[in-house]
Amino acid sequence: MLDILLRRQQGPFLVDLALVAGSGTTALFGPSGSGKSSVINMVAGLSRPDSGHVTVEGKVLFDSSAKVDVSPERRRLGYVFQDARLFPHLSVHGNLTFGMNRLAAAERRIGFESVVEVLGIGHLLDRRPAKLSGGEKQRVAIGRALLASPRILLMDEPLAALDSSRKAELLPFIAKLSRQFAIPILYVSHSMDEVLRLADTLVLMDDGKAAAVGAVEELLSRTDLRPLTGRYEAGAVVRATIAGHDSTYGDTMLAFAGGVLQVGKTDLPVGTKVRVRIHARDVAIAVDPPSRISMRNALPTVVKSVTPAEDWLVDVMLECGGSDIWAQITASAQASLALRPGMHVTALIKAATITRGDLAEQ
Ligand SMILES: Nc1ncnc2c1ncn2[C@@H]1O[C@H](COP(=O)(O)OP(=O)(O)OP(=O)(O)O)[C@@H](O)[C@H]1O
Repeated sequence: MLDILLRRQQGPFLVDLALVAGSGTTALFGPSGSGKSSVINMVAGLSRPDSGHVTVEGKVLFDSSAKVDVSPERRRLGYVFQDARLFPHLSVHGNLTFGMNRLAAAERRIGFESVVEVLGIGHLLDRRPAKLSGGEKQRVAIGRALLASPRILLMDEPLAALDSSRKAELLPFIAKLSRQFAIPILYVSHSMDEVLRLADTLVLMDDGKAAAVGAVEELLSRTDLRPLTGRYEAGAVVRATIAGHDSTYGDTMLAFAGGVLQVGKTDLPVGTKVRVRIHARDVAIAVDPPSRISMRNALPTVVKSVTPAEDWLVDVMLECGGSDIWAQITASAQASLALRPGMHVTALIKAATITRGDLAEQ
């Protein structure tokens, strides 16, 4: 568990954050300058809060009232930055074991073999960093941090310097870490796609404060938080299970409380529990059930609320077997459909709009 209370005045900028998060990955998400790195630096002990406390898994690392301030090197934290910062003169093996060799044997909680296996870097052990791709370097940097058996892994935009295919390659590795090694992760990002895939707890940062803290599916599905989560990113997140893959066309079927959702092809095995994001901009509404349409998903729903959003948009919340589905329609569409709470309507979703990046394994 992570228990953080931080207050620090940095020139005109005030960081004032209270956060309690369970195990797993906690993501700090927010625009540039909202204070994400300031928080990470205070947890790491690289800058000192004016007041507050930092407790990780029961260990007090900082407490202004009790005058506790553990030095950064004694906090036993793993830190992964945007750039891998590997030691150029050491092989991958040398980099990986660097922190590990400095630990007393009794403090080594994480085994070399398991880290190498999870990160898929067994074939790179003899290479120097100069001969690694950006994604491989980051995997080694993560491995090095893990092998120092940290109390918590701090990851500050670890994918920001990588292109989108390397990001996609690395995401599944990071997604496994927290659970596999039972280490909490504090993850800074301004990519909602990463947050969706990785975070158990989401902290929406705004002007030095936590504007909202909660489960990803809860916060992303809240229309009032859209100024912070972003109009483009807005959408409901529902829990589902991979029910099957179409043997002829390859589409993946997801079973969720509201029925079956057909989505783009994925490689996830049947039975995998996922959360799936359905972008509000990809949901259309039909008052009369349509026939002969290309959209694969036509779900019976009931209108819960209709709320004018900014500009020319209207948010429509639909209830579908206990799950919420959020549709964003134009004001002119609302003018012609006259949707109101209680109406039975069909939610239409193209299978092709839900891809692997919208599914997070649970
Ligand atoms: N040591 C410092 N002294 C004074 N002001 C600082 C210091 N460090 C950061 N700031 C200010 O605090 C604010 C928050 O910066 P911070 O780097 O934490 O934001 P961020 O959300 O991580 O941004 P980005 O996504 O761009 O990295 C900024 O206005 C920054 O100028």
